[in-house]
Amino acid sequence: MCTTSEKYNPYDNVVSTVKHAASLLQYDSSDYEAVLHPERELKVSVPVRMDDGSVRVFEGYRVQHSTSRGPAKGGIRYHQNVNIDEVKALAAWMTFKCAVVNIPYGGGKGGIICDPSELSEAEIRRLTRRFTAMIAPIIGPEQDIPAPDVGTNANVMGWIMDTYSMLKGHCVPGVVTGKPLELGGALGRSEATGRGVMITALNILRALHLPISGTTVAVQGMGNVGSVSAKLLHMAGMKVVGVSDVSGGLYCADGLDIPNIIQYLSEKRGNLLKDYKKENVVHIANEELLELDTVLLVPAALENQIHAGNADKIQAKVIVEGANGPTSVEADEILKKKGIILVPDILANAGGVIVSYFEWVQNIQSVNWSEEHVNEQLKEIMDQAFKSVWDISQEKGTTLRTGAYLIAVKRVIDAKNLRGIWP
Ligand SMILES: NC(=O)C1=CN([C@@H]2O[C@H](COP(=O)(O)OP(=O)(O)OC[C@H]3O[C@@H](n4cnc5c(N)ncnc54)[C@H](O)[C@@H]3O)[C@@H](O)[C@H]2O)C=CC1
Ligand SMILES: O=C(O)CCC(=O)C(=O)O
Repeated sequence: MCTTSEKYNPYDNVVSTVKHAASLLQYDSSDYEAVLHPERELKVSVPVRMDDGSVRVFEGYRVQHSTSRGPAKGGIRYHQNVNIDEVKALAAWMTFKCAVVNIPYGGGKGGIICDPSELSEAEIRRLTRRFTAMIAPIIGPEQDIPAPDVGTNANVMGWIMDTYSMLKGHCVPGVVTGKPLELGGALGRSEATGRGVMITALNILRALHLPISGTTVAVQGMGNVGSVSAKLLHMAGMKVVGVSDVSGGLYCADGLDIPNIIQYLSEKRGNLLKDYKKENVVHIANEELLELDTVLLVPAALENQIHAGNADKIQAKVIVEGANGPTSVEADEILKKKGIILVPDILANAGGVIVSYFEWVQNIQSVNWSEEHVNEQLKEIMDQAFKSVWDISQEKGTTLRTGAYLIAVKRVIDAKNLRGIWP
């Protein structure tokens, strides 16, 4: 992760953004103080029998930031840099994401400190099952519903569903979303976050009267969110000139062959862009990718990638945040001064949780939606949320991030206060 200072704390980012919106909304601090603190934080030590017979203990977390508007909802991350402040921030971003797109959830997030690329599939399966058993007392279809995030996928969600169901003694598909289709996963969920990024990119380009066809794009991160974003932006007629993953970036001025790159990455677990070879494709460093002279930049990797140390070098005219928290508060200010338009994470990457909501609705009602229906409903919610954020930002003269938080913070604070503090 790029950091400019030892002190970067993503949860401080959330607190300062929420306080700013709450003060613009003229709430008193007593109205919003509770929203600045996660409702519940669970830390677990997860013992796992490794393939060589040894036992390793992994640290894991599940944080429920808010359940004022509904059950907690949010992904589970497997990454070596997971820490409690990151999970708290990710959980809080979920609260405001669900609020800005107006789906009936609060926010939660989980994580395990581990490097999944160093674990075998069997070790990941044992880690997941034990972790699930340890967080089982606080999750459930009506309490807290996990989903995929960095380093986890549909298979991991399937193991969570199975472990939880075994503990309950019956099948509970609604405990987790992003499952394999065979286990009650929703058609369209695996592409939903990237599809939402594409819908948002088209919306912002149209709002700014910028063309779509041939528009240059750079995408940071080629995992679930980045690769689907790159694919759908490419299919929409844009020219994706740069992509990157943890190993480095690729650049081609005439546009990269995105389907070929995705095919290469999916051929074998562990394939990385640094080993990709094709005529006219140059290898670049991750920092260079972010600084490419493109119309659109989609950071879709991790937090704090655009920070006070590099924000001034960003040349893109528009940023659509596919990742959670890729831009620091300091960087936001610098980008604003440079006139760069940024569509914030809580709006731009909400496609995933929206289709997770559809998955949960299908699971608890035992019905199946077609992919076409899922995609239509997703577009309707994304378009409506974009319009609300665009309109309020225009009306109040704020950035789109502040506009999104004006809507989301009001919904969360009002729900919390309507429920009241008991006793
Ligand atoms: N999976 C989902 O449905 C959702 C994910 N997100 C967010 O999107 C971001 C990406 O998540 P996923 O795609 O699911 O994760 P993933 O694990 O599928 O992919 C992560 C990608 O980022 C790359 N990466 C890591 N460090 C990098 C660096 N320093 N520079 C360039 N690339 C780097 C990895 O190589 C990989 O290609 C995260 O911030 C996540 O919280 C947000 C909404 C939903
Ligand atoms: O699908 C979900 O429930 C949450 C996905 C997620 O973790 C996110 O939006 O950051």
